Amino acid sequence: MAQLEVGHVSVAFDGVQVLDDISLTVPAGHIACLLGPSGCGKTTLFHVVAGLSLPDSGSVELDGRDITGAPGQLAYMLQKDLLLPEKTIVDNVSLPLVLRGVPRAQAREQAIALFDTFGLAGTADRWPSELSGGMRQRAALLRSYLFSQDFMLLDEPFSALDAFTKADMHAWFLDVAERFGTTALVVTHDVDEALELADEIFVMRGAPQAGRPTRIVGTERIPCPRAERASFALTEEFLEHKRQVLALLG
Ligand SMILES: Nc1ncnc2c1ncn2[C@@H]1O[C@H](COP(=O)(O)OP(=O)(O)OP(=O)(O)O)[C@@H](O)[C@H]1O
Repeated sequence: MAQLEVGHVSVAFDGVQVLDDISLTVPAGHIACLLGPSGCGKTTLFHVVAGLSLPDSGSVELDGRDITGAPGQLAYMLQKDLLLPEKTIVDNVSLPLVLRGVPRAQAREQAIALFDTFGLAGTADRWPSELSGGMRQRAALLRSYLFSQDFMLLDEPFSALDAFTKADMHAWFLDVAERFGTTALVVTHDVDEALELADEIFVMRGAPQAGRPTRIVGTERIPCPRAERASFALTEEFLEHKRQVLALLG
């Protein structure tokens, strides 16, 4: 488990202020969602948190350790699953361990031990093209998980999936995160998805190209226990949170 702290992050591109003084904390073991409209700067913040780019000011800390601009400190998964088509599922998934110097056979064994939990039983020797979108997403999530069990940063991980698969994946992801005590920050522009997954939702608002830099305008805390999330969307409480979030989004 690891706590993430983003402190006073600002980013401008070519004189356009995109992010203005963004601060947020994801407590250890929580799932947080970063919610905002298209073009507001979610990917820009994702890159800063992942250490792939440096902010103009501000910092990123993992468990109190400054990781600003330092890639490879936490697991991240991009919107597209990006499995390598010429590698089998087990070789794709065990890649982070191999890159870290674990012998290939041992890396495969470690990965395969988690295949059942990640809903991938029987797929080890299949090719990515032979799997459904949901399965590929699970494989990509397992690969991220093997990179770092403590903290996962996910950019719209379920956006390419149909509604049924998405609902299944939400339930499954909550279960896996609970079992492993994973802390996660999930980027999404889908309000319902944020409400179904998050312990807290950070709502971003802004239109940088129109001269309005993006800020975090509010945090919505969702106290619904994970075990009750599957039916949460049918409750009055869900609608009340949704109203609050939509009001924040404007
Ligand atoms: N490298 C760059 N150079 C110049 N401008 C950039 C760069 N990267 C992003 N921007 C601008 O920053 C703003 C935020 O972009 P970003 O991709 O972070 O938004 P987003 O919220 O992730 O959007 P979407 O949900 O559509 O992916 C946009 O106005 C974009 O044009």
